[in-house]
Amino acid sequence: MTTEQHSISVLGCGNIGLSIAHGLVNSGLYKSNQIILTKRNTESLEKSMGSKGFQVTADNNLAVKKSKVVIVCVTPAQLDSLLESIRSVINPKYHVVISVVSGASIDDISVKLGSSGVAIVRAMPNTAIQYCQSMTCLAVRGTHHVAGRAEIEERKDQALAISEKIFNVLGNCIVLKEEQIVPATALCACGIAFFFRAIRAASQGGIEIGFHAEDAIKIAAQTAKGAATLVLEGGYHPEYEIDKVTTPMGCTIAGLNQMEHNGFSSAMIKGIVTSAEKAASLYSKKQPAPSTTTHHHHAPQAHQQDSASTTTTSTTSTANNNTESKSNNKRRTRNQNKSTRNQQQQQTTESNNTQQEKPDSNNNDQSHEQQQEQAPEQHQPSTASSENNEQQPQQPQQQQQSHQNNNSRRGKSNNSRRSNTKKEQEDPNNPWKKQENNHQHPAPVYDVNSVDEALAKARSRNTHQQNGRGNRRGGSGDGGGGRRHNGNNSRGGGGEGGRRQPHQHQHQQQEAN
Ligand SMILES: NC(=O)C1=CN([C@@H]2O[C@H](COP(=O)(O)OP(=O)(O)OC[C@H]3O[C@@H](n4cnc5c(N)ncnc54)[C@H](O)[C@@H]3O)[C@@H](O)[C@H]2O)C=CC1
Ligand SMILES: O=C(O)[C@@H]1CCC=N1
Repeated sequence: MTTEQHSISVLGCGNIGLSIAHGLVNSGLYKSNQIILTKRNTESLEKSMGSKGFQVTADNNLAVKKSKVVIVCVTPAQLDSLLESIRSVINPKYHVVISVVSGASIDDISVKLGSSGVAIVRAMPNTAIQYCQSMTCLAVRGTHHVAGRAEIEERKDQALAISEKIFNVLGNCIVLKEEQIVPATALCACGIAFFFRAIRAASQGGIEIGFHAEDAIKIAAQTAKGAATLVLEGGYHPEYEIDKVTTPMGCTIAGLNQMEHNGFSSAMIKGIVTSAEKAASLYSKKQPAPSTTTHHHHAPQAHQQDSASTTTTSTTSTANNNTESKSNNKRRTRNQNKSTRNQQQQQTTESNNTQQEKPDSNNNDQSHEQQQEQAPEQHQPSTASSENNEQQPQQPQQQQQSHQNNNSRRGKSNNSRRSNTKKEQEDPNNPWKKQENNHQHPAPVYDVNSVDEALAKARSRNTHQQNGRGNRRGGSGDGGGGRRHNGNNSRGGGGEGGRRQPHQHQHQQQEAN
């Protein structure tokens, strides 16, 4: 099992599958003709991706037979039937199966594939993978893994090595124990949505204080990118960086404290914990195509309200889920006291959000599928996750529009966002389309034969980041938001002072792996 030239297949080309497919090409790691994409109804996929050289088929077996690496990107509810359909063509001695499916364990997948000898890697990326900016968490073994035959263990190691090569080129990746993949789902895969929401909220504030919407978004997004860069390249805890911004008696601390009074940190923590609880139960509960109007993708408020029952039932599902849910419960209890005082104000905010974000009556898996696969043309103007992504694969300017369309379809938009979307559709000169393309990746300069070259390039990017970490110093002061932590005990909510310590740097972990 090596990384010599091979084809790779993406089974289930919805949102994340397409993002991965684009990322594989944008990174230069694969050429489009080495990538096989599947979907049950391939009409739209053929038009959009087939025309760019991707191999498109509805035949998962054919895709698996032609590939070495198989990335499974269907929803938890769709997983069993997919695995059952490909089990006869999976060759344990050859294939590497990478699953991004939330909540489905390596054991679950092995059982459905009918073999414990298949090298299965769980990966949890986020949609920034399209521009090779994903944080991807990988796991090949759990804490209680009992080593099998040497041959199988070797296959697992090789599969992990191949996965690391791929996902390091598609952003940054770390290897975790399998139990941490569910929490990683919340922090990393869902997490990108939380930061989108933070950017949107910042831009809404910006509009209220006088910026045009497009300027507000640009300012908010670049500011968020700057904050992330300081944390990643500088290697300091965010609170240390906050101290540098908060001039005594100044306007930053006034704003930060106001946000904390309104439960900013508490809301983020509670959202992440709730997402982790939900992620733990997604496969074991396999919610097939709910017919209600509430759906976790589209109704954050309903999702939060669901969390209590999710917690209760998830603790009875599987051993892994048990552990994860219990630990989530502990964390939640720890945070509960601190968050109580913010709850009332937070509920008011949530209630306002709900009013803004009434779920679309079509927002459920079944109708999503029907929209995608049965009548895609009906949804062109305001869609869509998959179709629009397919149509605008490597053109971030247009893709930004597709995200807006996506938001619009999923009912995530607030009023100002909706009006932008409408404006975009109607106005060919809309400012969103004119935005500078900061994400353009160079044309592929190496193919899969040169995977190490691609990896070296990614590493050099990381090294550059690490080199920027000099000049560390501690700090102290009274920040308005969040308790300082030592890297192991991340808690938020309060406004306590204390000496800041540099957090454990992402790349240090990576080196250790
Ligand atoms: N959307 C995201 O950002 C992330 C999603 N995930 C996980 O990835 C999986 C997919 O999520 P999304 O892309 O959001 O869902 P999606 O619904 O957009 O995509 C699933 C796709 O699989 C296709 N499909 C279903 N059954 C199939 C079959 N038998 N053969 C071929 N194609 C089939 C569907 O037509 C659809 O296009 C989920 O398990 C989710 O938990 C993980 C990380 C991030
Ligand atoms: O929302 C979801 O269930 C999927 C998993 C992580 C991101 N999206």
